[in-house]
Amino acid sequence: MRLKFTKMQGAGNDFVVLDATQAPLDLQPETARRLGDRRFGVGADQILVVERSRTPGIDFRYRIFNNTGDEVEHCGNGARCFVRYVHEHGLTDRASIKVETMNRVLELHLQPDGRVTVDMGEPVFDLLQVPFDSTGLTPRAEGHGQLWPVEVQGHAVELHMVSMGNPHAVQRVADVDSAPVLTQGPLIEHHLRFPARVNAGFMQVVNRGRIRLRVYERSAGETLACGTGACAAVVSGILLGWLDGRVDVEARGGSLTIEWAGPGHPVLMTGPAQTVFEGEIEL
Ligand SMILES: N[C@H](CCC[C@H](N)C(=O)O)C(=O)O
Repeated sequence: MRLKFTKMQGAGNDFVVLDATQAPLDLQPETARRLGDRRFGVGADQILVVERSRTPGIDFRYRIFNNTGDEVEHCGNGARCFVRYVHEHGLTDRASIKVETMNRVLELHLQPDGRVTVDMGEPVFDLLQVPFDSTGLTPRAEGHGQLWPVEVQGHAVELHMVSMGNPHAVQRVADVDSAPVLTQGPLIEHHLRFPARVNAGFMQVVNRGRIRLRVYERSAGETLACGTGACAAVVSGILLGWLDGRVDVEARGGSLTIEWAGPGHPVLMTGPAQTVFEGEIEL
């Protein structure tokens, strides 16, 4: 079977985008893995499927698969690429569109300068899927947030738990370049506290308006940028009293701007989205 695809990237987080607006596409995990494979396929962190929405008032449906084949709830960098995709492929002429994911509705806005702003919805804080009381560990309050001590590699790592639709565990580090992202990241991702696993964020606070961030993503491993991870890190930093309401996030693959006015408000993300090439693959 020959499959047309578009290769895209947002701050270095890369995607294979498939158009399922003309005919349904039942993407199987094995096909998602093949498309995401950097040697035997196209290569991408995630695979995005574009569908028309059947919900009145919603323009599109947006399905997200990690390159390991698991379908997930949200992808921030992918959302920016999504709106560029539907414009470049003539699927809409509206600068602002509504898109539904597995568990959220997003509003995406293509700016005149080509950058994309996404209303990512509100953060959710009920992420603790396993009660901590089983080990007697209790959270430490800081600002308006709670830091949860999780034992990793024999010592307690303080995590702030945030869901942007997908789960994030964020910790503050002194220097992201020397942070144990590749060793500690998978241990946090698979920690028994997180039966659905989790994206592990490592945040260095440069000042109240700027952070550096690395994310060891659930399934995909460390990516060059993570949009929902940037949102989760900024929300955590604001709640814990370390950041102001508008933060530039420096990821290894590029920079995002995240704004949040506090509980009850959505998180707004602005950043780049580019098409790299169009292609066809024989599956
Ligand atoms: N690995 C994530 C999905 C992709 C998120 C990331 N690429 C983004 O830009 O938000 C998860 O399993 O929840």
